[in-house]
Amino acid sequence: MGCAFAKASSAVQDRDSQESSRKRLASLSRRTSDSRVNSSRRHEGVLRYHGGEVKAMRFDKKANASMRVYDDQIEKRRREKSEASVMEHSCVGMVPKATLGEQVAAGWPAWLSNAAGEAIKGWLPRSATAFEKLEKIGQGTYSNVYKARDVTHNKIVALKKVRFDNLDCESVKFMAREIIILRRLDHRNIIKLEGLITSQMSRSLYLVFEYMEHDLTGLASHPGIKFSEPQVKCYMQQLLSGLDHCHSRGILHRDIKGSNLLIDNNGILKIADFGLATSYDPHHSVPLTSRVVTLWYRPPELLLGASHYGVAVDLWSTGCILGELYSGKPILPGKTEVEQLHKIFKLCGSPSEDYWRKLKLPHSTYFRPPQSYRRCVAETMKDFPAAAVGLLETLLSVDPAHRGTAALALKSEFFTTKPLACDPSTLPKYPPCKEIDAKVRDEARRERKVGQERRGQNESRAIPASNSNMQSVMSMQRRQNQTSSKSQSEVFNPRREGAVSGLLVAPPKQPRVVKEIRADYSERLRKRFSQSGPLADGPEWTKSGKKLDDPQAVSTAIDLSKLSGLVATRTLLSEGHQEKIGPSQSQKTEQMGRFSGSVNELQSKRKQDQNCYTQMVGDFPQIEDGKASAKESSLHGHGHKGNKIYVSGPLLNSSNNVDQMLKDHDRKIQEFSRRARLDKTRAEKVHAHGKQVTAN
Ligand SMILES: Nc1ncnc2c1ncn2[C@@H]1O[C@H](COP(=O)(O)OP(=O)(O)OP(=O)(O)O)[C@@H](O)[C@H]1O
Repeated sequence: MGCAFAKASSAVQDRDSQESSRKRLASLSRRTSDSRVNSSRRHEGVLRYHGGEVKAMRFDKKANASMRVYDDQIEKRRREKSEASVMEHSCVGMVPKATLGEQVAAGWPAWLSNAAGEAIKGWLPRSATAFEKLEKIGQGTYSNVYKARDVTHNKIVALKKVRFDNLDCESVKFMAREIIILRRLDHRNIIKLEGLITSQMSRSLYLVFEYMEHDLTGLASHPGIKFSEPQVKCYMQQLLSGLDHCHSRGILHRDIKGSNLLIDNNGILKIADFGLATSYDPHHSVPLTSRVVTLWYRPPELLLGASHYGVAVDLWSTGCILGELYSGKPILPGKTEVEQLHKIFKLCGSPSEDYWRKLKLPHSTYFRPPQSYRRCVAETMKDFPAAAVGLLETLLSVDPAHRGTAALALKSEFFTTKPLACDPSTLPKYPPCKEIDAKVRDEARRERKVGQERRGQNESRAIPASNSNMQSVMSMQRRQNQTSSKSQSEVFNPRREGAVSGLLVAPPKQPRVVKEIRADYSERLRKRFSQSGPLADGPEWTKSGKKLDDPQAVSTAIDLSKLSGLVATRTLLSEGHQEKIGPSQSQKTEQMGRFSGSVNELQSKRKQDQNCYTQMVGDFPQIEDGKASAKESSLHGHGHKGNKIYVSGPLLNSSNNVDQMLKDHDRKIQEFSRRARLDKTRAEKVHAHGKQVTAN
């Protein structure tokens, strides 16, 4: 009743507000001419950028405080006065309660206003004509990033282009969340969103960012660059300061990695890419998806399926970056979720009984290592400075509760003992070397290798010819040729002179089980999330609504797990307002529809698993005395980017009992399939009996 009343009254309010917005818009043109006459009676508001040109925004005090009048005349005067003040004032929240009508009148496309009104509230779109595109500088999963000149303000910016081919509402909402989060943040170590470019006819949206010359991956992977200790501390300090700001504003980044840490020519580091970020309330925990954070930087609790987590996930990733900056390569480069966990446990020790009891993680039954590992962080990183090891010990705590906070990390000995962090302005100025360069370079090197093998010819011919960054790529190539034989450094040793950093190689994109049918935004998002290994980390719920740790559910779950990336993405897409982890009816229905749990499918899956287990166990590095085997070294190259399909499976402790485990696994699958069949027959009988009773 109350609800019905609320709905009715909100409908009336909507109608009222639409009506009033219509009236306001109708009077807009009248007032624009009136304003010239009565300008003395009106209070001039702040300047804002609009449609690629600076326009004045005025508030008609007399009529309505929220009334906006765009006046070209005033715009010209203002533009002459100061462009700086334009930028200063062109921030969010200046126009309260902008309605859809107002937003459309202000130049926003209706589809965007409809789906993401909150994200654009108080902002005016900028016109593409006010920018001069210079070159492509980056490529994300769902975006292309360009360097461009903002003609109006005569400055270089980065434009992140997001395209919505079918204007899928969920996708737009997802992107809106990134914008809303970016607008909530204001810190010198967080990338600043300066505006949005679109037009009423446009199906795409550009996010305008301040331009950053480098990213940590690009710099660290440059063969000629070696970070000093004060420099590492300087970057870490900035990263932690930015994170502290995010966390204090209730934002979790959930994708901290080198390529998302941008660095400008003044040595300022800024956290970028808030595409996976979410808001959270530490005092009122809601379930969040565990399928976030790039694999190598993903904390154990997320690999184990945690849905209640907090700042500790970002702190784990920060620990991985710190270790990487000292060792010169990723410290935990897993290829699948299973292998990732295995690597974590081998380095950080397997969790205590208390951990399993306390965290009650969904996948613990499957991922609990049969053998326990001793923690050996200090031992493995014995060549790092003691204060760095101290901080690493905290940040890489298996128990998230022991990782502390960004604020605490900033007060740690690492930052108070000499050598202290240097001032960013004293850092060297580097030539451009962005992540895209690194990607092109890796690609070129791979092609070169293949070319050499096939033709025994000069490698330079294998370099793609049409890249805008070709010059820097070529110069890097030349340098790398000189050091190529040394480029595979040992893990966990501090970076050696001339060694190539481990930040060089992007974390593995895992097999795409879900076919890419459409190339639209949501599909690309799906790819982004299906990066995680498909098999072991399947959906937490099966078609019967049973949890994965219910043995009876496993037969279905094994198969359902093929979809894990998709399900996670759906979950994430529905996060637009709030994340949901539980078995939503639609998910369950979809799973039921797609998976009949046929034994044939299970068996072929099992065969695939067997191959993969063998592959995986063969690939597991034996880290002894802080060194990895030659096999692991190869993981740091491009082996993982080959065409092999890796699927995850239960954690294995060593290769000699693999056969036995596979047999057990085989037997279990058969057993579960048999039980599932029996259950089904029983259910059918009960159902038939029920029908008979009803008929009687
Ligand atoms: N403000 C900027 N200045 C310079 N380069 C940038 C800027 N923002 C992004 N880039 C470059 O573009 C790349 C992709 O951007 P971003 O990470 O935001 O996109 P994404 O689609 O979210 O990527 P991903 O799939 O890797 O998460 C970055 O790695 C970076 O090299």
